[in-house]
Amino acid sequence: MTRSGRASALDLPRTPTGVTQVFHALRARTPRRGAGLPAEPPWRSEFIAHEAGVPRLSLGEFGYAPDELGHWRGRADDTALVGPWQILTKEGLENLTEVCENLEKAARNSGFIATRRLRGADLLSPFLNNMIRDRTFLLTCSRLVGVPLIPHPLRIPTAQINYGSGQGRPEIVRWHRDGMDYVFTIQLTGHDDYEGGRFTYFRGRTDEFAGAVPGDPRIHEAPCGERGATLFLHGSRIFHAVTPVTDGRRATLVISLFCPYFARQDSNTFWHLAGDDGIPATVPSWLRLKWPVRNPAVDFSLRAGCPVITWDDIR
Ligand SMILES: O=C(O)CCC(=O)C(=O)O
Ligand SMILES: [Fe+2]
Repeated sequence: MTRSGRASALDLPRTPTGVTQVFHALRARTPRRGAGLPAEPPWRSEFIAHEAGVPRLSLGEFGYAPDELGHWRGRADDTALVGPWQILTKEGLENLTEVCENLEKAARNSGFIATRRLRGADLLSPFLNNMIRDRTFLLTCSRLVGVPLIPHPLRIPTAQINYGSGQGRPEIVRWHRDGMDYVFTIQLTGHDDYEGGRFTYFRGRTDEFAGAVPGDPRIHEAPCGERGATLFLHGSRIFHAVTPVTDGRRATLVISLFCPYFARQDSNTFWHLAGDDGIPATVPSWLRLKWPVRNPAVDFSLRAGCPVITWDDIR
């Protein structure tokens, strides 16, 4: 209090020093801000292209029965695959490509799913952060899939960039299904830039994949050869892979969104995540996902740091 008795800014607590400061330092994790990353162009909502007539396959067409789908008050979570379509304008794609090229030096080698990738790319990049939290972007994705979608509250797997190049040992994306349910892959390069690197998926249930044979008619290539081609997959229910890049460079941005209304059906497991990110980083993410909510749309938008998207918004 000042002598006049009024509260003053000086009454605010001070940053701790001495032993308490050391204690804080021990608890803090290394910030994932890549030092020396070049400045970025700004994100703009006008970079989102208007979509029309985008092809769609349902989970029924992959062999899933209606009672296996998520339901919310008469609405079914039944979209398996959407696209490919161009989610960004030409200018938007040019800016996104520049941003993702600059982030390549922050990528790490990983033997888990993709050979070389950057996880948590939106935690490094203001452009990506603003893009995936843009209301127009989220509404576009939500309407195409038919459920309200926001960035995943787990945060670290939300925006990931995969880099593949054909020098030496070919870099690959193994056959896998994602821990995530709603996954959008944007091609930052095209078939003109590399050999191989074909996005391939199994048009069947995940429990049928073990029975797939070479030349199986259920193995399909998604026509994602154009730069900017965007593909939605219900990633946890569809096996997919990328054939080895044998020449040139390939890069993709993989965005994992989340439906607040189907949070209980979220397919991630603690140990799948901890395998990628370690236990200390996984615990807070896990709490953001599992801590009970009263209003799913509002509470999860706070946890994911994004605008609220409801069923009414996607009518
Ligand atoms: O790079 C791609 O095209 C797809 C990668 C993928 O499926 C993944 O990262 O989960
Ligand atoms: Fe995947």
